Amino acid sequence: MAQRKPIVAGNWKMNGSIELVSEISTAISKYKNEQVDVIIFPPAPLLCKAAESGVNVGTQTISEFDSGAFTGEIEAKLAKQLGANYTLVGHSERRAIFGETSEIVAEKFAKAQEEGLIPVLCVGETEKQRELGETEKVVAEQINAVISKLGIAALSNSVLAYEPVWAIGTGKTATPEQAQSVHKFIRDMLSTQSEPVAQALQILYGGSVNDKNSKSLFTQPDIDGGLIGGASLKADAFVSICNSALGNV
Ligand SMILES: O=C(CO)COP(=O)(O)O
Repeated sequence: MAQRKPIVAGNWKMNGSIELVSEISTAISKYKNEQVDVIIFPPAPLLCKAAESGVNVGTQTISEFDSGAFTGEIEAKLAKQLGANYTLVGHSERRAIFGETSEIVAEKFAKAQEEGLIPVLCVGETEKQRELGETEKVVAEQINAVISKLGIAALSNSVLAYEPVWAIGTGKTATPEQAQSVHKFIRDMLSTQSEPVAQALQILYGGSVNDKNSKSLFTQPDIDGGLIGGASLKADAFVSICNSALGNV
């Protein structure tokens, strides 16, 4: 099996403060040369501050457009200049609250890569879709929107995050077996198009990951780390999650 470096990423959503940037950046500075990539996705107004404090940063979304009359939007090129290395695209909150379709998400994915940002493509089913047995169909559609626009090779310079919507912010984590089954489905699906791309792709799990359940999730063969919401706002819990990706806990 391919060796994939684990990633632990903190999506702060619309939370955090200048003080939290200092606290978290100090807490995670020790991972610089470790076998885990730790990334913070702070709200856009804190991007500069976080980049200056030396952490690996990304934006939570970017515009699919170049600069222009798009009030409130985040330009990929500018985010890159300010120190971002990554951007989330297609987070379920963006899809559900801000009406981002899979086609728009694919455009954002393309724009990110064009400007040198690594897109972290978020996919996942709602509770209703899971009940209807549509999990794999939904996840495949969300991923295929990117592949049909850009080709399978585009995924070789990206990260995927499987985040079941019903597990986000609910405390209802997918079991390691449930998560592994979807991650394996994704990898198998991609390997029919390119085995090297499928084997190299880091697939993160997100949805109520905390310092108690992270280890059992991260030790699954197709789970390459996590995208953490609430627990990434607490330095102790986040450090402990990073350690579990290293196998230190
Ligand atoms: O949406 C998430 C990360 O992008 C997950 O959020 P929680 O960890 O708070 O469930």
